[in-house]
Amino acid sequence: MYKQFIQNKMVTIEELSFGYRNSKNKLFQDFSLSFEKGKVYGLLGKNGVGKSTLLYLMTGLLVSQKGRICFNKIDVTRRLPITLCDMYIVPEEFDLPSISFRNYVEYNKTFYPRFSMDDLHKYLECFELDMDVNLGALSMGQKKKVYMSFALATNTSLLLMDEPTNGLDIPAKSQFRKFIAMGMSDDKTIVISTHQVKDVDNLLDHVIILDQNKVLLNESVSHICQKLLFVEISSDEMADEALYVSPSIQGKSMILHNKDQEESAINLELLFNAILNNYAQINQYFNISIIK
Ligand SMILES: Nc1ncnc2c1ncn2[C@@H]1O[C@H](COP(=O)(O)OP(=O)(O)OP(=O)(O)O)[C@@H](O)[C@H]1O
Repeated sequence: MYKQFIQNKMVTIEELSFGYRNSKNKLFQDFSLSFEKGKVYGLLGKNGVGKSTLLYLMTGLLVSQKGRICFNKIDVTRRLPITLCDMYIVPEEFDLPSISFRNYVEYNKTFYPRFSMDDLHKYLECFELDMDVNLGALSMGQKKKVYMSFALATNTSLLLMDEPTNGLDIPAKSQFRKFIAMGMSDDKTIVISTHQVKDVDNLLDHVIILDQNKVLLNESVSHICQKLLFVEISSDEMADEALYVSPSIQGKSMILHNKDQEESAINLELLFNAILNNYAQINQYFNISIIK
């Protein structure tokens, strides 16, 4: 059982300490976390808590002052080809060369042994795009779609995405969910850092909420929904029992203890606000896995 637990860990972050050179405060201090195979993770947190920094540290593009990050048991800071060909990061903002997408794919696919042209066509189709585009002539949203399609088609075991739905049009938000579902498999791990929680809430298997150097929540969506019930109510009914209440267009959004194991969909925005504002009330249901 323990062996299985260790084997499932794709990325392990152990006692990490990191601060930017020009900042006197450490962003992470003795910080530990791990990511398992076969899961889509949502990485949430307020502006500036270090979500993007953590993604860069996980790729070895930033190097910690203390501690270690391993990908499949290899220290990521070694930047070994075996590691680099099996992970991909889609940053929030990026530049692409003004060349045809076909050429871009030809030049870059050789670095990724599991790259699939069939998958790339499938993902482009999902975003209603094709290969015959010049990267220099695309809008930012279109660039994001082709870049994400290439990233997923590399079939790396680890895919890190920073605010992937920022700048996408309304149809592309649901296309994005379909796109991730199509490209996900048991041997991949996808980490999505986002504030656009409505774009991803029925896509995630696991939620991590970061605060200053702390993991406030580190739980599977199924476990969250087993413990908590997310409801919309137009009256004051059940307000006394609620762990957290927030006004909504329908009346009130509430989180209740899921006493009767009812099925409900997660409301990430409500959960996020509840965790930040009412940590102890929610925490009582997740004592075991919350790391302070
Ligand atoms: N290159 C840098 N040099 C110095 N400080 C930086 C640098 N990049 C980020 N920071 C600082 O590190 C902190 C964390 O930044 P980061 O971008 O990782 O946060 P984030 O959680 O992704 O934020 P957001 O949600 O706003 O994107 C912020 O205070 C930011 O100002």
